[in-house]
Amino acid sequence: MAQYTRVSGSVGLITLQSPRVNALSAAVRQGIVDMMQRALSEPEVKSVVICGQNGIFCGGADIKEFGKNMSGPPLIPMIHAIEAASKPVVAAIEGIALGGGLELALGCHYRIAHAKARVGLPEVTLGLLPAAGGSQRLPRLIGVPAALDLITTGRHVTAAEALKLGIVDQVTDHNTVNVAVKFAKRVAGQSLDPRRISTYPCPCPSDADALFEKAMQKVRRAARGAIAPVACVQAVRAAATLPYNQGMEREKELMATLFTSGQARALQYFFFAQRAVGKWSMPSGARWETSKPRPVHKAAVIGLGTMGRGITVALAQAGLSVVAVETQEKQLMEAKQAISGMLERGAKRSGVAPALDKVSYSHNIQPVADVDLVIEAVFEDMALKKKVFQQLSAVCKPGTFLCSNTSGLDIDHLACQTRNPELVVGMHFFAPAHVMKLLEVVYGPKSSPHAVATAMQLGKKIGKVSVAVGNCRGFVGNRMLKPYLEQALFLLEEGATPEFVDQVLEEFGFAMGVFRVSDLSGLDVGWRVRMADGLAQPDPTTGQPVRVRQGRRYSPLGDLLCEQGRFGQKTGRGWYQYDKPGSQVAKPDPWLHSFLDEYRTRHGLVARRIDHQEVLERCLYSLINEGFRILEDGIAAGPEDIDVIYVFGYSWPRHRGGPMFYAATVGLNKVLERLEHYHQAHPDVPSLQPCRLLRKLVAGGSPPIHKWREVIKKVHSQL
Ligand SMILES: CCCCCCCCCCCCC[C@H](O)CC(=O)SCCNC(=O)CCNC(=O)[C@H](O)C(C)(C)COP(=O)(O)OP(=O)(O)OC[C@H]1O[C@@H](n2cnc3c(N)ncnc32)[C@H](O)[C@@H]1OP(=O)(O)O
Repeated sequence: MAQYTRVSGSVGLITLQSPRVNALSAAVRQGIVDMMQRALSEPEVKSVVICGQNGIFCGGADIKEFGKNMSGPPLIPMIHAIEAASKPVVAAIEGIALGGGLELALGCHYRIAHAKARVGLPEVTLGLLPAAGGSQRLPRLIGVPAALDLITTGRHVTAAEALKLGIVDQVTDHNTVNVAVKFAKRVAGQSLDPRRISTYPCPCPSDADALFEKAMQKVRRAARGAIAPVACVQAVRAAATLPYNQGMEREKELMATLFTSGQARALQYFFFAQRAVGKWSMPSGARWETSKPRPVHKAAVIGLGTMGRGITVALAQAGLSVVAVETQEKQLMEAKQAISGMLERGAKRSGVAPALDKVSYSHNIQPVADVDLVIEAVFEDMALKKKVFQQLSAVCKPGTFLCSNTSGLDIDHLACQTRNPELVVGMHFFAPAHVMKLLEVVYGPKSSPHAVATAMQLGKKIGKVSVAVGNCRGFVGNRMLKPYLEQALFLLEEGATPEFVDQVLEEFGFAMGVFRVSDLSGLDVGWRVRMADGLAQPDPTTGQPVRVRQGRRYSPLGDLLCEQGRFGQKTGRGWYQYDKPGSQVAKPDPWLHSFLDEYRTRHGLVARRIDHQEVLERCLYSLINEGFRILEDGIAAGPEDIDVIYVFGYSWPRHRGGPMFYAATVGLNKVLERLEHYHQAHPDVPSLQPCRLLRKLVAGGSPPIHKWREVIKKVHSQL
């Protein structure tokens, strides 16, 4: 909807009204068309201002309308009519002008922005391009290089940067609508020809071909198979090389391809999935709307290894006071230096003062007595963590939340060490903790909804995408990773090489294949866990590593590499070889290939040709199957939680929506059929056995992903 009022005698004020971000729904577009007609037909009205209600100009096209039958006036002619209007139209930009919202503003003759406003063309993040003239007007207004940057990255710019780039004409600290109304009165009657951006020639540098070539290479490298960034470069190229009308034709053509693509569907699903995870629920029925978070002003971090340092930085950068505790004096000094360096570099990048004074350091636990929340980040060892929790419970003031940064240990065991187990939750950060967006907030059977709400709110405050998950070995992310890693090792046993498996996964869109990631994070990490679990020891009777553990197929390949001191990048050898320890350039290693040959011979395995399809299906479908088990067990509330965890924490390609969305895209019946096929071939691998929920969904006709929660609810109620 849009509201019309006449203000200051001669200005027609059109206010977009569509909570929460004034998206350009059919009703809003109809409102704009009608109100523009009214303003143009009223002789008293000499100029027009367009603004949005509640301090938000416009969040762009209404994404919820995509994929449905679109009704109402189309956007492009609406914006053309505004640009062609005989009276000046001023956009009063408060809050945001994004996507179609900025395109609407670019159709106006003038743009006034509030100092706190942000503008941008983020369509690329939804698998689209700015297709209401944005790809043609923006380069004409600010030049090709700047437009390429904004359109291919989708980044939002501040009002100050927008002014510098020439996107807006004026920035104000005052009431933007009042300033725009005064401005509109002043320009009434002036010629509008120089203000119609579509008539501008596109300022194009002399080396345009080289510029576009470079831009194309850059987006292809970064896009990992995403098609929208490539189309964005093509659209801007059209602006630079074609007259406006032909450029618009090209924009439309490119958009038609993107609009119906699977990638656009995946990215738009993911947009809403990110918002859905904030609306968390627990099996007990506790929910985000009814669970009040408690304020956290002061926090403590216990243990200043890599994770503890990153967490301290993340907290301090968000403005919290942090007590950073490390009992080893030398480690404390090193951590202090490292944390200060990280804070200084971060501050330099964002142009603010470093939050050095937010952190106080201590080599004993006493100063945590008055904090509101503690994050324990000591070594991943249950006995050590238990001890820390006992100490914390004795020292902290009543009501302090006690959180563990564990990547998979049982939260309940830690909660049992404390006087108030309801105040204990897991906060699983991902390394580097001050950079990675994901946070798994893990609730145990005793965690209170307040504790979950507080950890979720803290996550948001420090800029994380937080997902509430239940307590189980590995939580959601690492639990699903286990069958994926296992399949990758089995594939090596059966004839594949690490570089082939990685190539297939990287072509799928992962930033790095499983073996490269393993080399990067260190093979010894998993080895230590397997040793603690009694898996990595050789068979005591023969001294040979066995390929069966606890009655299931097991691959000792990773253990054997660790026994050779091949821990990955840090030792210069792992699944690949490196020029020197710490180097990041992975090269295939002939030693490893001979090692695999010998291993196969020793175990009577005959190498066979393994194709792309088998690598993808076995690695991904076993991971997806575990995802369905997680849903069945109630560890994640819905498929969105899993997908958000995988995209933000495990570099699952966003344009494929996440593993559960991918399963829906492939077709649940196909996933089921292939799992059955592989399980028949490998009956000693339980993770390939299709789980009950997957079978149930297929039996129910494979409902669309947004209906899965209903099926899950039914499964839970039958238990
Ligand atoms: C053969 C076929 C040929 C087809 C050719 C078809 C041509 C069609 C012509 C199309 C013309 C293209 C027009 C244009 O170029 C395309 C676009 O504009 S795409 C949209 C671009 N905009 C965005 O990407 C902005 C998305 N939103 C955000 O980034 C953020 O929401 C925000 C605006 C920065 C605000 O952030 P927050 O304050 O944190 O709030 P939330 O994110 O939680 O959002 C609040 C609430 O609003 C919902 N919402 C936000 N944006 C939109 C939107 N654009 N449409 C619909 N809904 C939106 C969000 O989901 C939240 O909802 P809630 O969870 O509370 O229900």
